Amino acid sequence: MDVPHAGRRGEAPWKKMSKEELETQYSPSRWVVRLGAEEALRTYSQIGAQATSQARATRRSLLHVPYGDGQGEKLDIYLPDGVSTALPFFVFLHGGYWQSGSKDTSAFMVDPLTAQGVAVVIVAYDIAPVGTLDLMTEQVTQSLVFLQKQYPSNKGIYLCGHSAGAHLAAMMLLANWTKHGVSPNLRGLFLVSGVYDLEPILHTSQNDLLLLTLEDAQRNSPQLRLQTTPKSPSVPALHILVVVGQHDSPEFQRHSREFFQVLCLGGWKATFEELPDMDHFAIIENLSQTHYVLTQVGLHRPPATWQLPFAVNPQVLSEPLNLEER
Ligand SMILES: N[C@@H](CC(=O)c1ccccc1NC=O)C(=O)O
Repeated sequence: MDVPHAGRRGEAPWKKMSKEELETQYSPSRWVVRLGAEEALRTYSQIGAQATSQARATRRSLLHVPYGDGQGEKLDIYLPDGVSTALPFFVFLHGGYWQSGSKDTSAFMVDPLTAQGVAVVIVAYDIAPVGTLDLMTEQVTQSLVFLQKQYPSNKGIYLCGHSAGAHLAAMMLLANWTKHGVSPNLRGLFLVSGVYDLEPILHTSQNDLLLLTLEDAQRNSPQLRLQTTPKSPSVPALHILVVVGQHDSPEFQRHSREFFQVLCLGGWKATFEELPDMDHFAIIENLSQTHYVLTQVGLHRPPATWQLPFAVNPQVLSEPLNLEER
């Protein structure tokens, strides 16, 4: 694929890494400082499972709602008190390198967000080896179309993805909504510790199950696609928040920083923040807490007054863009 250059050229740092170093960089649990790697993963699953059973026991919910014909095409809706459906919808895509994770252990944010009058939707998609990345992207597209059709008076759809889920969320910037006959009322994208260029993944054990070819990786890389098909942002009201943890690996931090830069160059309204003290898992676990910067983003306010608590960090914008030469 011939790629025009955006910003400064340079070889991507991962290309100089040994196989071992690359494996470490792309193993988020190894960068957790508060716990050992295995315990960090175990704690993450436990907190997710606990938050989900609490949400199902205490909130009005619609579980396993089909958004398509496929077996895995289901979503869970958790509603705040009251009868109105003219609500903001916070839609969550779980992570797990497109091969693990489930909607049934990912309802971290239901309690604090429904208390603020926000509906929460947790979307399932067919993880590998059942699903390919192309299928997962199509499924997420379909889930948003379904929600828009089901709740046409919604006060905004705020799509949040974690890690591999942030990748799928970012792919929505390239979706062809006209093909689906409806454009979801997308107002916010929360991209948390995501992967936006899939080529390095080809050289890690994560690809053992995904079996991505270079072509698959390029077609499914939102960073590359947004660089190569520059078009003006199709959703003017959309604000994109790119966040990464202080204790995410340097490679994960690079993905977020560079993707943010590509978004800015493409004219999208975007904000970047590195969250202090957060690692790849705490950054989502804390969504179960009321007093956490990402939980306090204020979706319950009317969209006209909806504000991100963050300011654009000018330092990130002035850092040289080190997009690789292909
Ligand atoms: N095997 C991975 C697990 C992992 O990356 C992960 C686990 C749960 C939720 C998100 C994850 N990362 C990316 O999707 C690790 O070493 O941390």
